[in-house]
Amino acid sequence: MDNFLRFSHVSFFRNGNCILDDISFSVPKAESLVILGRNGAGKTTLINLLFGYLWPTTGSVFVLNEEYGTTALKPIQTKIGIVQPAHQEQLLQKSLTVEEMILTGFYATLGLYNDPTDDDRKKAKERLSLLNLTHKAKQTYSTLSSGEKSKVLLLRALGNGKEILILDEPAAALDVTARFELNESISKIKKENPDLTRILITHRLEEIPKDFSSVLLLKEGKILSYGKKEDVLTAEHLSELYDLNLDVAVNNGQYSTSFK
Ligand SMILES: Nc1ncnc2c1ncn2[C@@H]1O[C@H](COP(=O)(O)OP(=O)(O)OP(=O)(O)O)[C@@H](O)[C@H]1O
Repeated sequence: MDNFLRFSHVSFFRNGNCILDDISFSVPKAESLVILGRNGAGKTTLINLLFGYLWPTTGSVFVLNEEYGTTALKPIQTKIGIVQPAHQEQLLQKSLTVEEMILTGFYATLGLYNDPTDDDRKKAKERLSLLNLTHKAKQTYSTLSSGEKSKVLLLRALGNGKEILILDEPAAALDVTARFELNESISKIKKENPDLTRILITHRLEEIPKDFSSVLLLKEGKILSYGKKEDVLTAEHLSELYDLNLDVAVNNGQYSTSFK
């Protein structure tokens, strides 16, 4: 059994309500997975379990070949990066420069409390060059456009040697151009880090980058479907997921939905 990232019969209850119900799935190393589900389906809860922020009521969670509950959490958590613009926008220290924001990813902190080494500063600059943001290094993060911010959050999430990257609605506030650019950036980062395992949570089918190959549909705390993108993203499955009569189109590897 592949324990790189595995949920085994995980259920999670809160206040007597079943929020996740007997969830079992396994994501191999270097896979790129999309999680789709309506508001309240349990996506955030699932991610919190993956991070070890929440504990399953029953079942087991394996991350990086370790089972939560039998090993120290911190060494695993430091290998997982997350982009969560809606949440991070409130938490991060916005007076930091772009370069400093990247450095907070190296130290896994919200603000910059360490005195960065010259080596770390050099690495942060290299990171920025990956997405052509070198010229923004000294600009204050809060003055960036939303599209630029999302790219900086992406680079920040990569930290220093992350193995799993979680993208939680990374493009929610972006216009079409910025969304396209962010998708390109997400793919570029994967090309530079082929072993990186990516998990994308999105509400828009149109936002799924072409190089994501598997999809998990979550409905009311249960897995509705999980497997290869082309097998899961069917009109039948998506109509059931959203309780609507939907059509699915695929154009050059890009998926979209419309009402029947
Ligand atoms: N601490 C809690 N106490 C009670 N109910 C909770 C708690 N946390 C989450 N829930 C409930 O669990 C369900 C799943 O919530 P969750 O945030 O995981 O959904 P989601 O799929 O991420 O939704 P969204 O797409 O809106 O972010 C919701 O009905 C929510 O109200």
